[in-house]
Amino acid sequence: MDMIVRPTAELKGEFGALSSKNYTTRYLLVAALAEGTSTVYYPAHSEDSDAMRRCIRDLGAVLEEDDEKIVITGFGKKPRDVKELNVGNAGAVLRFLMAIASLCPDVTFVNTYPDSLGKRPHSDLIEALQSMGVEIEHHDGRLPITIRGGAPKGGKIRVSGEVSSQYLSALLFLTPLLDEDSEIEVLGDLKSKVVIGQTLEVLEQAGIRIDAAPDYMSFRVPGGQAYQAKSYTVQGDYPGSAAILAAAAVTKSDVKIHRLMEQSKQGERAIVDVLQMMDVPLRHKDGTVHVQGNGRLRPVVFDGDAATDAVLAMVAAAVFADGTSRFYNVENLRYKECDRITDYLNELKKAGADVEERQAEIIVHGRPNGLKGGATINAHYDHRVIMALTVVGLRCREPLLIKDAHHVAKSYPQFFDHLAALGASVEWVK
Ligand SMILES: O=C(O)C1=C[C@@H](OP(=O)(O)O)[C@@H](O)[C@H](O)C1
Ligand SMILES: C=C(OP(=O)(O)O)C(=O)O
Repeated sequence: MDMIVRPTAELKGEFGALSSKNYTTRYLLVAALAEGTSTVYYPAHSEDSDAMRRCIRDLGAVLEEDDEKIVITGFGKKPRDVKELNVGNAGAVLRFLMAIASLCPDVTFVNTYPDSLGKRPHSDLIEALQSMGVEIEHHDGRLPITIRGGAPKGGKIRVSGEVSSQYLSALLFLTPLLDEDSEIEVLGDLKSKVVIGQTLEVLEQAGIRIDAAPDYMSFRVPGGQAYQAKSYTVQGDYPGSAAILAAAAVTKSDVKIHRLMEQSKQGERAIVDVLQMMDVPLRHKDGTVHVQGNGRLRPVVFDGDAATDAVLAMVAAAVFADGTSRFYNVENLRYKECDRITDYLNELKKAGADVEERQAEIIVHGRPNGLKGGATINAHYDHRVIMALTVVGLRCREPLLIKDAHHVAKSYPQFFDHLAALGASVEWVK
């Protein structure tokens, strides 16, 4: 399905933020790894969270759902001997479950998105698991991947953090269940470091003890631990909300999003600070972000690694700033659903934006008078490209046609409904 985004001058309204993708995947996982019955309130409903749901069920968890919660009876450290798992296009779900699958004798992760997740690298995690005695068949570090585990060993484990934090998170979920204690050392720079804070927060809530160095570069994990069955409540999602906030920033607006905690460990919370640095009229109080945009934005310089899943939305806002913005330290955007530097900037250029790339940096020469638009956009299977180009389309002179915009459902199926309710001119076409 394709989406036409037409010029929209004003946005107005309010709603509750969607539920966090990262917390949903983590709570579902720790509930599955517990032996009793846990409850996850307000889980996200999206393709990625559905992928985690489907796979933990395949691995032996029992799930019952209603409108507000999922009740999960876990399999503890004994997942069912499943032969095949399908994670869809969900990177974090794949990496977390590759580690857990090493408790199984023989599991194959199939390749259902050859042009997206199928191209993403997993070698750093594969090497770490191999060093723990797990046999792994793979295609140059990519899907399909077969894991032959059973009894992975703890001890000294090294993992690179250069490409993704998800490899380290995966090992942090697995190692408490092993018989031996583990010492995990992170090699190289750790990208998306803030996300490890979310993993540790959830592990602690699940009753797991981990001794983390303050810089998150080394960890001592006692073995022989058990995940406790608990109740969890999923907070609002900053990465998805960032796109709506960016849309409000580039238009004349009066938009409120509720359920966005000031104290969240989500790095993408920085969308609020970045928009404030850009002089966007905005308040954040009692879990509500209120933007009263006037369309005027100042340029910004920002370390994007702190807020990896909100950078594309920030860039979309910077496209209309009155000067040059820089988003640096963002190389790992190249290893996401698409190359979020080269592929994304190519689409922005089609819409008329003036943008430049470096290996680890996005440079945006703002055009405060708007863009010409009138282009057909390739979504590259990437929900965040779709959302960011939609923000840009609101302030183009001619409509944008975003091909295959249904991939927005990877994280935020209600994105276009939420925008339409605010008054955006968006229309699905076959
Ligand atoms: O651990 C997680 O849930 C995630 C970690 C981040 O990935 P990287 O660590 O690869 O940057 C983020 O982009 C992704 O959406 C979710
Ligand atoms: C990169 C993302 O997800 P994942 O790595 O889990 O596929 C994302 O949600 O933007």
